[in-house]
Amino acid sequence: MSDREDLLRHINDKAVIRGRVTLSSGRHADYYVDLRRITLDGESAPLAGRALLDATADLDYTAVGGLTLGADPVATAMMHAAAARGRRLDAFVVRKTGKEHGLQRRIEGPNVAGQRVLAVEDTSTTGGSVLTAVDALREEGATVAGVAVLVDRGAREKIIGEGLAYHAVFELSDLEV
Ligand SMILES: O=P(O)(O)OC[C@H]1O[C@H](OP(=O)(O)OP(=O)(O)O)[C@H](O)[C@@H]1O
Ligand SMILES: O=C(O)c1cc(=O)[nH]c(=O)[nH]1
Repeated sequence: MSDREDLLRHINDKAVIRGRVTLSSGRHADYYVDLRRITLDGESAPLAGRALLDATADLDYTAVGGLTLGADPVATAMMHAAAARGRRLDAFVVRKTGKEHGLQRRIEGPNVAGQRVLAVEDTSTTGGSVLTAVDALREEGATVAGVAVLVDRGAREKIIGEGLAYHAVFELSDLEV
Protein backbone atom coordinates (compact mmCIF):
# COMPACT_ATOMS: atom_id res chain seq x y z
CA MET A 1 0.00 0.00 0.00
CA SER A 2 1.33 3.50 -0.86
CA ASP A 3 1.79 6.15 1.85
CA ARG A 4 -1.14 8.06 0.33
CA GLU A 5 -3.46 5.03 0.44
CA ASP A 6 -2.36 4.21 3.98
CA LEU A 7 -2.87 7.83 5.05
CA LEU A 8 -6.39 7.88 3.59
CA ARG A 9 -7.30 4.86 5.69
CA HIS A 10 -5.95 6.60 8.80
CA ILE A 11 -7.91 9.80 8.03
CA ASN A 12 -11.19 7.93 7.48
CA ASP A 13 -10.67 5.88 10.65
CA LYS A 14 -9.46 8.62 12.99
CA ALA A 15 -10.24 12.10 11.73
CA VAL A 16 -13.71 12.18 10.14
CA ILE A 17 -16.11 13.30 12.85
CA ARG A 18 -19.83 13.49 12.12
CA GLY A 19 -22.05 16.07 13.82
CA ARG A 20 -23.00 19.73 13.62
CA VAL A 21 -19.96 22.02 13.90
CA THR A 22 -19.10 25.68 13.44
CA LEU A 23 -16.09 26.14 11.19
CA SER A 24 -13.27 28.67 11.43
CA SER A 25 -15.05 30.90 8.91
CA GLY A 26 -18.27 30.90 10.98
CA ARG A 27 -19.98 28.60 8.47
CA HIS A 28 -21.81 25.53 9.76
CA ALA A 29 -21.28 21.94 8.62
CA ASP A 30 -22.43 18.41 9.44
CA TYR A 31 -18.96 16.91 9.72
CA TYR A 32 -15.45 17.92 10.74
CA VAL A 33 -12.13 16.57 9.53
CA ASP A 34 -9.94 16.78 12.62
CA LEU A 35 -6.54 16.36 11.05
CA ARG A 36 -4.76 17.16 14.31
CA ARG A 37 -5.69 13.54 15.15
CA ILE A 38 -3.46 12.59 12.19
CA THR A 39 -0.62 15.10 12.34
CA LEU A 40 -0.12 14.53 16.09
CA ASP A 41 -0.51 10.74 15.86
CA GLY A 42 2.83 8.94 15.94
CA GLU A 43 1.78 6.39 13.33
CA SER A 44 -0.09 8.72 10.95
CA ALA A 45 2.11 11.84 11.05
CA PRO A 46 5.10 10.32 9.19
CA LEU A 47 2.70 9.23 6.43
CA ALA A 48 1.34 12.78 6.21
CA GLY A 49 4.85 14.23 5.99
CA ARG A 50 5.89 11.88 3.19
CA ALA A 51 2.61 12.25 1.28
CA LEU A 52 2.95 16.05 1.29
CA LEU A 53 6.58 15.89 0.15
CA ASP A 54 5.46 13.64 -2.71
CA ALA A 55 2.50 15.87 -3.61
CA THR A 56 4.74 18.95 -3.83
CA ALA A 57 7.71 17.34 -5.59
CA ASP A 58 7.28 19.72 -8.56
CA LEU A 59 7.72 22.80 -6.35
CA ASP A 60 11.02 24.31 -5.27
CA TYR A 61 11.09 25.37 -1.58
CA THR A 62 13.50 25.36 1.35
CA ALA A 63 11.09 25.97 4.24
CA VAL A 64 7.55 25.00 5.10
CA GLY A 65 4.94 26.26 7.56
CA GLY A 66 1.70 28.12 7.98
CA LEU A 67 -0.72 29.75 10.38
CA THR A 68 -0.57 28.22 13.82
CA LEU A 69 -1.99 25.78 15.07
CA GLY A 70 -3.20 23.34 12.43
CA ALA A 71 -0.27 23.98 10.12
CA ASP A 72 2.44 23.47 12.75
CA PRO A 73 2.53 19.66 13.00
CA VAL A 74 2.04 19.46 9.22
CA ALA A 75 5.23 21.47 8.75
CA THR A 76 7.25 19.51 11.29
CA ALA A 77 6.06 16.19 9.80
CA MET A 78 7.37 17.36 6.41
CA MET A 79 10.63 18.59 7.95
CA HIS A 80 11.31 15.20 9.57
CA ALA A 81 10.19 13.25 6.49
CA ALA A 82 12.57 15.34 4.38
CA ALA A 83 15.44 14.73 6.82
CA ALA A 84 14.78 10.98 6.63
CA ARG A 85 15.21 11.30 2.86
CA GLY A 86 18.49 13.19 3.25
CA ARG A 87 17.00 16.57 2.36
CA ARG A 88 17.22 19.65 4.54
CA LEU A 89 13.87 21.38 4.93
CA ASP A 90 13.31 24.09 7.54
CA ALA A 91 10.00 24.81 9.23
CA PHE A 92 8.35 27.98 10.50
CA VAL A 93 5.26 29.03 12.43
CA VAL A 94 3.18 32.08 11.52
CA ARG A 95 1.52 33.58 14.59
CA LYS A 96 -2.12 34.61 14.31
CA THR A 97 -1.21 37.97 15.84
CA GLY A 98 2.13 39.62 16.51
CA LYS A 99 3.94 38.93 19.78
CA GLU A 100 4.43 41.94 22.03
CA HIS A 101 7.38 40.76 24.11
CA GLY A 102 10.62 38.87 23.45
CA LEU A 103 11.80 39.37 19.87
CA GLN A 104 8.26 40.29 18.73
CA ARG A 105 8.47 38.03 15.70
CA ARG A 106 5.32 37.19 13.72
CA ILE A 107 7.06 34.25 12.01
CA GLU A 108 9.05 31.94 14.29
CA GLY A 109 11.92 29.72 13.21
CA PRO A 110 14.88 30.28 10.88
CA ASN A 111 14.51 33.55 8.92
CA VAL A 112 12.27 33.21 5.87
CA ALA A 113 13.36 36.49 4.25
CA GLY A 114 14.78 35.72 0.81
CA GLN A 115 13.71 32.06 1.01
CA ARG A 116 11.31 30.15 -1.27
CA VAL A 117 8.71 28.74 1.08
CA LEU A 118 5.71 26.43 0.96
CA ALA A 119 2.61 27.54 2.89
CA VAL A 120 0.77 24.56 4.35
CA GLU A 121 -2.44 23.72 6.17
CA ASP A 122 -4.02 20.58 7.49
CA THR A 123 -7.24 21.52 5.72
CA SER A 124 -8.42 24.59 3.87
CA THR A 125 -12.10 25.52 3.61
CA THR A 126 -12.32 29.19 2.61
CA GLY A 127 -8.56 29.61 2.22
CA GLY A 128 -8.64 32.49 4.71
CA SER A 129 -6.13 30.99 7.15
CA VAL A 130 -3.52 29.96 4.62
CA LEU A 131 -3.80 33.25 2.73
CA THR A 132 -3.20 35.10 6.02
CA ALA A 133 0.03 33.11 6.28
CA VAL A 134 0.92 33.90 2.65
CA ASP A 135 0.47 37.64 3.32
CA ALA A 136 2.66 37.47 6.45
CA LEU A 137 5.35 35.54 4.57
CA ARG A 138 5.44 38.05 1.72
CA GLU A 139 5.58 40.92 4.19
CA GLU A 140 8.63 39.24 5.72
CA GLY A 141 10.35 39.03 2.32
CA ALA A 142 9.77 35.36 1.48
CA THR A 143 8.73 34.08 -1.95
CA VAL A 144 5.75 31.75 -1.68
CA ALA A 145 6.35 28.81 -4.03
CA GLY A 146 2.83 27.48 -3.46
CA VAL A 147 0.26 26.18 -1.02
CA ALA A 148 -0.27 22.56 0.03
CA VAL A 149 -2.87 20.94 2.26
CA LEU A 150 -3.68 17.43 3.38
CA VAL A 151 -7.39 17.78 2.63
CA ASP A 152 -8.95 20.42 0.40
CA ARG A 153 -12.32 21.41 1.81
CA GLY A 154 -13.19 23.93 -0.89
CA ALA A 155 -10.39 26.53 -1.03
CA ARG A 156 -8.86 25.46 -4.33
CA GLU A 157 -10.51 28.08 -6.54
CA LYS A 158 -9.75 30.93 -4.14
CA ILE A 159 -6.08 29.99 -3.77
CA ILE A 160 -5.50 29.38 -7.47
CA GLY A 161 -7.33 32.67 -8.11
CA GLU A 162 -4.61 34.37 -6.06
CA GLY A 163 -2.08 33.07 -8.59
CA LEU A 164 -0.66 30.42 -6.24
CA ALA A 165 0.19 26.81 -7.09
CA TYR A 166 -2.09 24.58 -4.99
CA HIS A 167 -1.68 20.92 -4.10
CA ALA A 168 -4.01 18.83 -1.96
CA VAL A 169 -3.17 15.25 -1.03
CA PHE A 170 -6.93 14.54 -0.83
CA GLU A 171 -10.14 16.11 -2.02
CA LEU A 172 -13.31 15.82 0.06
CA SER A 173 -14.60 13.32 -2.52
CA ASP A 174 -11.75 10.95 -1.53
CA LEU A 175 -12.99 10.84 2.07
CA GLU A 176 -15.84 8.89 3.62
CA VAL A 177 -17.84 11.99 4.57
O1 LIG B 1 -9.74 27.78 5.19
P1 LIG B 1 -10.29 28.33 6.46
O2 LIG B 1 -11.73 28.76 6.32
O3 LIG B 1 -9.43 29.42 7.04
O4 LIG B 1 -10.39 27.14 7.51
C1 LIG B 1 -9.37 26.23 7.72
C2 LIG B 1 -8.65 26.50 9.02
O5 LIG B 1 -9.48 26.08 10.12
C3 LIG B 1 -8.73 25.26 11.00
O6 LIG B 1 -8.04 26.01 11.93
P2 LIG B 1 -8.76 26.84 13.08
O7 LIG B 1 -9.14 28.20 12.55
O8 LIG B 1 -9.86 26.03 13.65
O9 LIG B 1 -7.65 27.13 14.12
P3 LIG B 1 -6.50 26.23 14.79
O10 LIG B 1 -5.58 25.80 13.69
O11 LIG B 1 -5.84 27.20 15.71
O12 LIG B 1 -7.14 25.09 15.50
C4 LIG B 1 -7.74 24.57 10.08
O13 LIG B 1 -6.62 24.09 10.79
C5 LIG B 1 -7.39 25.66 9.11
O14 LIG B 1 -6.34 26.47 9.60
O1 LIG C 1 -13.17 25.03 8.13
C1 LIG C 1 -12.70 24.65 9.22
O2 LIG C 1 -12.58 25.38 10.20
C2 LIG C 1 -12.29 23.23 9.40
C3 LIG C 1 -12.91 22.22 8.76
C4 LIG C 1 -12.49 20.92 9.00
O3 LIG C 1 -13.03 19.93 8.48
N1 LIG C 1 -11.46 20.70 9.84
C5 LIG C 1 -10.85 21.71 10.46
O4 LIG C 1 -9.92 21.47 11.23
N2 LIG C 1 -11.26 22.98 10.23
